[in-house]
Amino acid sequence: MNNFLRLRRPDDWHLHLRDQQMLAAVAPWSAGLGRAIIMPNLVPPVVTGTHAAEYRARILAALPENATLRPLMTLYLTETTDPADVLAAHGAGIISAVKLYPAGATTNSASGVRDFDRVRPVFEAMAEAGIPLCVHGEVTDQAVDIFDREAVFIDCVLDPVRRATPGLRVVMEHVTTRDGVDYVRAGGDIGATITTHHLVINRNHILAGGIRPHYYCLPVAKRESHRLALVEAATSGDPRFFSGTDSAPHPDRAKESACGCAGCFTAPNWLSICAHVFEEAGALDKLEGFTSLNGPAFYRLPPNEDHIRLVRHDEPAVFPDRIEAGGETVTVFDPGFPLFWHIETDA
Ligand SMILES: NC(=O)N[C@@H](CC(=O)O)C(=O)O
Ligand SMILES: [Zn+2]
Ligand SMILES: [Zn+2]
Repeated sequence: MNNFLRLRRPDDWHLHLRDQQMLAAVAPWSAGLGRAIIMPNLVPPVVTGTHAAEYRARILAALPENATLRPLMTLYLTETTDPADVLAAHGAGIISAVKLYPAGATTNSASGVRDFDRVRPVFEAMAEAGIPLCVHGEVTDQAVDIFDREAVFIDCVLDPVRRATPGLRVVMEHVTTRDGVDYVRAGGDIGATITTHHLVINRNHILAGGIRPHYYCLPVAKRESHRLALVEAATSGDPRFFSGTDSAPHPDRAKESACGCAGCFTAPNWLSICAHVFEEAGALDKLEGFTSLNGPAFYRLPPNEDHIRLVRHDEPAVFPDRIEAGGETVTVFDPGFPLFWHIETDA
């Protein structure tokens, strides 16, 4: 049995680091990554190049001295985003992508897009400059069942936008359905991130035998057949699929509530979980592609030069059940099985 793996240092192509005390608490858990695409859904959101540069400085200040993480910043697309500001921020190397939240789709998305025609000039400028558009792919129409919102988004929003804007490079973030996987495989300038938690939970984890708010995230986990499609895509070696943890910390108080908010905090244990999933699938040889090669290839960046080591021990790795953040606690995602893959530093 394979009990040792050397990987190019992994990146995270979808990460929420938040701000202030939460940033201080969670940043160290992602400090050992190579790069991370930092989500802009702060309150207020990161909408201009200036905001992104300031946020980047706050992240760097929150990281420990020996951190390897280089934050790659994004702008939050609004209906008043100026294409010239996007181009300038990208040209100056401040941002790597723009994030589309349909208004109301997820945590802190109220300033997102309602009328997609109004952002057409931004999409056109991005297509021309090759700037990736990271998409939270769910419709917000109350008439659409929450388990169908990704599939409907593909047909009613994403496909029309891509047809209207040839050359627009799209990342379907946190893809959760077989429909999403199939759509990405159908081709063009499109890739997808897959989260760690969607590789291991289905909707039963949230709803069967009691409601479990720490498994609630958006897009919500779907039925088992969709989870299996995600595992197949992630472990297939197809370069269009890469790791984006969507690690999204919230205070326990906000999740364990009559109206609990969406997001799973996976930064501490995501890589051990991924190794477990790939091992179960007999695909440990594809893990490096998923965590360290496919993402940079999509973003047209070189892979990280240095390496980490994953070692399979007989004793499970120990992660905290929860961490402390500014007087609150944040529960760490529980995969529901022991994690034998331990992450070791430089190899
Ligand atoms: N995924 C989530 O459930 N939550 C994310 C937002 C997002 O990525 O949609 C968050 O910011 O909390
Ligand atoms: Zn999202
Ligand atoms: Zn997210």
